[in-house]
Amino acid sequence: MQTKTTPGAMLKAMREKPPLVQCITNYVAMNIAANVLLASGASPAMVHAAEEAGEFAAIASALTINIGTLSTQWIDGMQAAAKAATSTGKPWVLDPVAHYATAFRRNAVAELLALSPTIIRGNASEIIALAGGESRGQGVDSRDPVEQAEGSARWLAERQRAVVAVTGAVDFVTDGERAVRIEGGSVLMPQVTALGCSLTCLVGAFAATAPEDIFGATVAALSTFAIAGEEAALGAAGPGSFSWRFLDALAALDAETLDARVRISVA
Ligand SMILES: Nc1ncnc2c1ncn2[C@@H]1O[C@H](COP(=O)(O)OP(=O)(O)OP(=O)(O)O)[C@@H](O)[C@H]1O
Ligand SMILES: Cc1ncsc1CCO
Ligand SMILES: [Mg+2]
Repeated sequence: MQTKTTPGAMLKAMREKPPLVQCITNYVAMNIAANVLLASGASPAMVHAAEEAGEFAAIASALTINIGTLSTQWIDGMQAAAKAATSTGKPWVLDPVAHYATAFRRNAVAELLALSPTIIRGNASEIIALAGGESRGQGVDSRDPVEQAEGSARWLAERQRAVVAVTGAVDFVTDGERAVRIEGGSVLMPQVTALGCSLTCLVGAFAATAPEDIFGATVAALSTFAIAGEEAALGAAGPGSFSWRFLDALAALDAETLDARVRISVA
């Protein structure tokens, strides 16, 4: 059996056997997230209707749930899918977009957390608020540094028995015991909408590839974004050209380059 111990090895393994990833994401993110998965080497399917979301989760290799553009019907689909993923042993990822903004979102996220996500991925403001802290987030945008969210992430990971990923200038990943920081990316990334949502879907793709190493899979997905983001920023004139260069950089990124350039440190 091939060992999938580095981000590059996991990227290679994903491309050799592209996983089917069910993405329940928001209207803003659907197109870019699907393109991010295709460019990286996974198969996305945006399936959210309550009538089919659970049935689909049973055939997908991983599920991702993002509450960005929420409605009651979507919540029904999310819960059905999360239950089906758990009962069929598939990893699932929660992206609690702006959950602190309204009671509707807070309640939806509390119910989803009770269904035991395998991984939680959010920006610093979202993770601070999930741990009960005072976050300065404005709508979907983070206003807090990642360093400020590290304690919250560790607490949340222990309480939920999940891997928690906090993204921003330097990303942070923990399972409650281990923790790492990942450098890279670009200041242009938060200027392009839904790249965080797309990353959540890619975390699902890596988790499908390495379900035996959820921590490593999460680190690999974030590392892929970090290096492709750096590469895309080199020739970008602004967020517009960064956006298409980023898809090209994801598609062009190979395992060796990823492993040679990634900067991961123990936290
Ligand atoms: N200042 C920055 N410098 C480098 N990379 C960044 C910076 N801010 C964000 N990133 C990168 O952008 C990607 C998306 O993370 P971000 O924290 O912006 O998600 P988000 O706030 O959930 O985004 P969205 O809600 O728009 O989808 C990650 O790969 C992260 O590392
Ligand atoms: C802008 C926006 N609004 C709801 S979801 C979303 C995508 C980034 O989170
Ligand atoms: Mg987000």
